[in-house]
Amino acid sequence: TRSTRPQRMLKAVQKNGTKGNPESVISAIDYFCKHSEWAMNVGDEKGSILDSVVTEVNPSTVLELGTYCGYSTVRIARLLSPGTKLITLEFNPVNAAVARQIIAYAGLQDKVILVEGSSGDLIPQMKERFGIMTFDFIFLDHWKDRYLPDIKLFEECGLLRKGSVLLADNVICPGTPEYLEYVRNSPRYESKYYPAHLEYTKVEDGLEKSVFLG
Ligand SMILES: Cc1cc(-c2n[nH]c(CCNC(=O)c3cc(-c4ccc(F)cc4)cc(O)c3O)n2)ccn1
Ligand SMILES: [Mg+2]
Repeated sequence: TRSTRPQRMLKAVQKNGTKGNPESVISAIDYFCKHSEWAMNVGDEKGSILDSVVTEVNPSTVLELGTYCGYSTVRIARLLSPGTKLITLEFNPVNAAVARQIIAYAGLQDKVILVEGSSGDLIPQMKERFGIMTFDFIFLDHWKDRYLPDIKLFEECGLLRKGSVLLADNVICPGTPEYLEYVRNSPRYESKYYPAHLEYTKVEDGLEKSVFLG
């Protein structure tokens, strides 16, 4: 059967990237998306904002919702301190298989735990399966209608601590209005909006950073 877009992206990474070099993998994916086929990676503009927040937080425990092809996984993992691992959840097994190969090509496989499944099922398993107490940093980049139920799930499961940072992609496009309303009006979060654009386009989008106040 015809290849998928993520599989074609992987081929582009293997052709244009340098094995073991995360920066070259990031550049190869951005080039593919700008010159061959658009794909829903966080992209270079929002990716730079992601980089700055990860660097500022310097997290010891990290969760990413929505691996897709592993672009943001590579962006985050390349910035983590030695010995720190990130857990990333992907719903689609075909995409997860591509992401594993892209993450490995970047040489970051030892810093990443990729789990296939849905956030609603997996979030309540974090403590028992991965020995997590709380997350220092969470990147929300999965199904947009799951952002709100999942932040409530984080609270209910005791996975947030005073100072936990949640960074959400696509809060304008495709949009997460209920999530935005919640974090911006809840006294338990301090939120800040970072304006940008939908990856590889001129369409307005942005990231919302929310700090849990306990
Ligand atoms: C429930 C659950 C789900 C997951 C899960 N795994 N993988 C994902 C990917 C989700 N991402 C997106 O849908 C997405 C879409 C666009 C977009 C598309 C089309 C347009 F026209 C404009 C914008 C842009 C983006 O930046 C996105 O991130 N979710 C993992 C675990 N549990
Ligand atoms: Mg996104």
